[in-house]
Amino acid sequence: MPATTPAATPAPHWPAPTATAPVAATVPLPGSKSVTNRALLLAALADGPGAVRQALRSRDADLMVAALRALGTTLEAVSETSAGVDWAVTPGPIRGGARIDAGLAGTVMRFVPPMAALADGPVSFDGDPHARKRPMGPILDALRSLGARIDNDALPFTISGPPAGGEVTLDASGSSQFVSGLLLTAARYEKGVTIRHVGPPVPSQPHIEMTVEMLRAAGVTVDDHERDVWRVEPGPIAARDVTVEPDLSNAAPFLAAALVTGGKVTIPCWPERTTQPGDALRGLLTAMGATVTRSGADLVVTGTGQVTGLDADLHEVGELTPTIAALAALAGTPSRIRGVSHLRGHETDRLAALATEINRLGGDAEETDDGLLIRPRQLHGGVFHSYDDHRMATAGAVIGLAVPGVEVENIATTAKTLPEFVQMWTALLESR
Ligand SMILES: O=C(O)C1=C[C@@H](OP(=O)(O)O)[C@@H](O)[C@H](O)C1
Ligand SMILES: C=C(OP(=O)(O)O)C(=O)O
Repeated sequence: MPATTPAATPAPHWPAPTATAPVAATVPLPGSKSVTNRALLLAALADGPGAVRQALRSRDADLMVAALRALGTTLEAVSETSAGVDWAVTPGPIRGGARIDAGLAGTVMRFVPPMAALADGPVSFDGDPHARKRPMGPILDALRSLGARIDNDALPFTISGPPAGGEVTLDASGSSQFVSGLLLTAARYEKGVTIRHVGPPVPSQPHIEMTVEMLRAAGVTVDDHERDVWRVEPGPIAARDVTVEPDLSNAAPFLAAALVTGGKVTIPCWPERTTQPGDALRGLLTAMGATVTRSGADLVVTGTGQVTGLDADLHEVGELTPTIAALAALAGTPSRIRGVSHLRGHETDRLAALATEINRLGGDAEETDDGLLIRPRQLHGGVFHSYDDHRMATAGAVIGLAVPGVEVENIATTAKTLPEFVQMWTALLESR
């Protein structure tokens, strides 16, 4: 008789806590997903052993670690604290035969294939059911024209090489990660790589700048003087000892709590200068009614409890959209969010998801071609679906601060970039 598997019991929805008083908290944040996954990949491609310190420990980072190990890199966790993991990384010959799980991580599905194409045999990739729907065509076509062989245009696929490199034209309007993914490995291709973007503007430029800066810091020659063209010279990627900055995008829901509750939230170690798009929160939250100051290395955000709507182009900082939309749903004046049509290819179609979930709670959100219109309307409790999207889940938590009875479905999905979210949020609500 075949064994029967009991039906999995879905986890109960998470009752989002409503704030009964202004929050007053200092919230140290774990490392940036974007910096962690770039630093690990560059360390795996480097010319000797290196270190990545205060790296994020989360589902996306774990998937990157597993992918690099499968390709022959040795990663040893030297220490692990609440500030993150210190990894000792020893590159090895890039091994074929691996099967790589990208989960729902854009940084794994777009950054690892260019490295895997250098393996001594074919490498297969797959991911979560929704990952198969995330756009991959432009980067896979680019890898083909650089000399790789790939048997599909989206996940799942198998890639083999090695690509010689050279010049490639692609449309990266769907995701900056197509450019970053190619740039990160390009120096290891015999001819290097020249990428030319043709099409509507590339989103998330700060993330491309993050890639270019990290490559230059590793001694790679990158010419980006011409708009939409990047040239990476072939050569070694220097082994380094890198410390990861706190994840400023993950600061968003915590800082939003200061606005919504009329409280004060302090984030320690906010970098003076950074390529992280989360730095734009300083201006965005100010526009929505916050007072934002620096105190030494801290960023301090205070709110009045009144949220003002805003008209903002979030093209460069799309990953902040769910939090900004949640704030807009609680604002006293209308908001218009523009420039983010590419969010339809994120963890879920974020524009549809945000409009649906805000309206489900009685709100007034309308999807436009490239964003959202959100008008003030009294919200009520109900289930806020997260669509396996960590930032949808935290957007539900932000709305729950002001609206009693909000229940977030699958809060555990926050583990994609912030596994401690529930504990941190609970501590925030207990702070006074
Ligand atoms: O390179 C990166 O680390 C990222 C780039 C951006 O992707 P898109 O350009 O696809 O928006 C961003 O939204 C994502 O969260 C992280
Ligand atoms: C778009 C995001 O993630 P990914 O790296 O999977 O694209 C995000 O974290 O908001």
